[in-house]
Amino acid sequence: MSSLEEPLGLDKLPCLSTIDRVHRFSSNSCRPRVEDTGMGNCWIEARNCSSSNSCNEDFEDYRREAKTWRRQMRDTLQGDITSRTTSSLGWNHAVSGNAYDSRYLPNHQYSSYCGIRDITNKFFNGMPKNVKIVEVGPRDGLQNEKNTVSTSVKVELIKKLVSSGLSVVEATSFVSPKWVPQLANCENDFMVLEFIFSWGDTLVKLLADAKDVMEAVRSLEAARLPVLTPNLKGFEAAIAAGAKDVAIFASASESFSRSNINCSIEESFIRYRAVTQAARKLSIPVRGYVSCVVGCPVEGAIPPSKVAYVAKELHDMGCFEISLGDTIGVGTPAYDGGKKSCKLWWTEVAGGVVEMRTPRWTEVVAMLGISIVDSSVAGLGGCPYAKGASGNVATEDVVYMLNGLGVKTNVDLGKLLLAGDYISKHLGRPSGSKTATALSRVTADTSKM
Ligand SMILES: CC(C)(COP(=O)([O-])OP(=O)([O-])OC[C@H]1O[C@@H](n2cnc3c(N)ncnc32)[C@H](O)[C@@H]1OP(=O)([O-])[O-])[C@@H](O)C(=O)NCCC(=O)NCCSC(=O)C[C@@](C)(O)CC(=O)[O-]
Repeated sequence: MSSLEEPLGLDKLPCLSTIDRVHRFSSNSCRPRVEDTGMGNCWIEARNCSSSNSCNEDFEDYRREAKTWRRQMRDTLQGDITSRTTSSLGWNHAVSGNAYDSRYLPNHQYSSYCGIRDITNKFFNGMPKNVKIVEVGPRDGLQNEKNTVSTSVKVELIKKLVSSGLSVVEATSFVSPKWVPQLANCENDFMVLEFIFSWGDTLVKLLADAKDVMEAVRSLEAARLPVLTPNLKGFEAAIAAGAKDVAIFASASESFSRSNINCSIEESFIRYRAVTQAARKLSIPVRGYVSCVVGCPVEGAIPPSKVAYVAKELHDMGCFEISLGDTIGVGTPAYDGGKKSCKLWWTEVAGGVVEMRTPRWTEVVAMLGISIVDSSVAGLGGCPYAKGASGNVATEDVVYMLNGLGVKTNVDLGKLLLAGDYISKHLGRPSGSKTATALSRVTADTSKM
C-alpha cells in the first residue's frame, strides 16, 4: 500500500517499457478509426491489424510522435521560462512573470500583450476548440446526499440543465436501491429513512425512482440522458424506462470494485460484457467509467498500467468513450517539467489505451486539452463508496474557465447558474461552485464577465 499524502511523483509513473506493455494489450486493434458523431463525441472504432508489423510500425510512429511532442513541450515551456524569467518558475508563474517584466518595457502594453499571446499561443495551441461537458449532477451529484431528493426535483433539475445547453446529462442509475437509497423516492426525507430502517428491503425497492425519473425525461430531445447500469438487470430496467444511452462503471482498484459493486474487477467485466452485448443488439451506446484511476482510499496509488488495462477492456467490449475518474481527487495537473505529474500520467495512460490510437486525442491531451469533461452542477456529489471522495468539479466553474479560454461548450452560463441555485436551495446549502459564489456577489452584469 502506498501513501497518498504526497501527490504522486514522477517515480510512480510508467517508463517507456510500461507503455510498451500497455500497447501490447491492444496489439490487434492498433489505431482506431475516429468518427465525429456530430455531437462532439469521439466514437472509437478499433481496426484490425493486417500484420503484427503494422502494429509495430504504428507503435514506432507513436513513440516518435510522443518523443517529438514531449521535446516540443519541454522546449516550449523551458524556452519561454528561461528566456523570460531569471529563476526556474513553474509555468503559471512564468506567464505572469513575463507580463510583469514587460511592464518595464517602453511600449509595455504592446509587449505585454505580445508576450502573453506568444506563450498563450504556444501553450494553448493544442487546446480543443470545443469541449463536451458530461453533466453528472442528477446522478453522481445526488447519490451521495444525506437527504433524499424527490423525483419531481430531480426531473426539474434535469430539465434546467438540458435547457442550459448541456448536451449530455446523466439522469439516474439503475442500481440496487439497497446500495444507493438516495434513488428512493419520497417527498419526506425523514419518512424515507424511517421506512428503510423499519420496513426493510421490500419498501426500499418500492421507493426506487430511477424508472420514474427516466420516464419523465425520456422525451427531452435536446440532450442525451445516459443512465448507469451495473448489470443486465439494471440495463433491462433502464431500456424499459426509455433510456437510450447507458454507462457501465468499473474500477482500477480491486478494493473499490468490491466495495462499490460487490465483485472483483474481472467479475465486473463478465457482467459488463453481458450489458454491452445486449446494448449492441439494440444499438444503444455504452459509456465506460474507470474509477480510482490515480489513487484509491484503501490501496493508495494505482499503477497506470492497471488503469490502462481496465480502460482497454471496456473499450474492447464496445464502450464508445472511456471516462477516467480520479474518484477521490488526489491527482495533480502539474506539468512534465514539474516534479509531480498527473499530466504525464494522462499521457501515459490515455496514450496507452486511447490517445495513442486516436490522433485527435493526442492533440487535445497534449495541453491538458482533454475534450470531454465530466462535472457536476454546484459541485455536488462523489461516490458514496469512496471514503474521502471530496465531490466533483462544479460545472459552472468548468464552463466559466472554458469561456475565459475561448473554448466553446455551448452552455449558457446564466441558465446553468440558475440550475445550480435551484438544487442548492433545495438541498438547503450554498453551492459548491466558486463561480456561482463569486458571481452571486458581484453587481456587474454577469453576462459580460
Ligand atoms: C452491482 C450491485 C447490484 C451488486 O449488488 P449485489 O448485492 O451483489 O447483487 P446481487 O446480484 O447479489 O443481487 C442482490 C439483490 O439486488 C437486486 N439487484 C441486482 N441488481 C440490481 C439492479 N441493477 N437494480 C435493482 N436491483 C438489483 C437483485 O435482484 C437482488 O434482489 P433480491 O433477490 O435480494 O430481492 C450493487 O452493488 C450496486 O447496485 N452497486 C451500485 C453502487 C453505486 O451505484 N455506486 C455509485 C456509482 S459509481 C460512481 O459513482 C463512480 C463514478 C461512476 O461516478 C466514477 C467515479 O467518479 O469514480
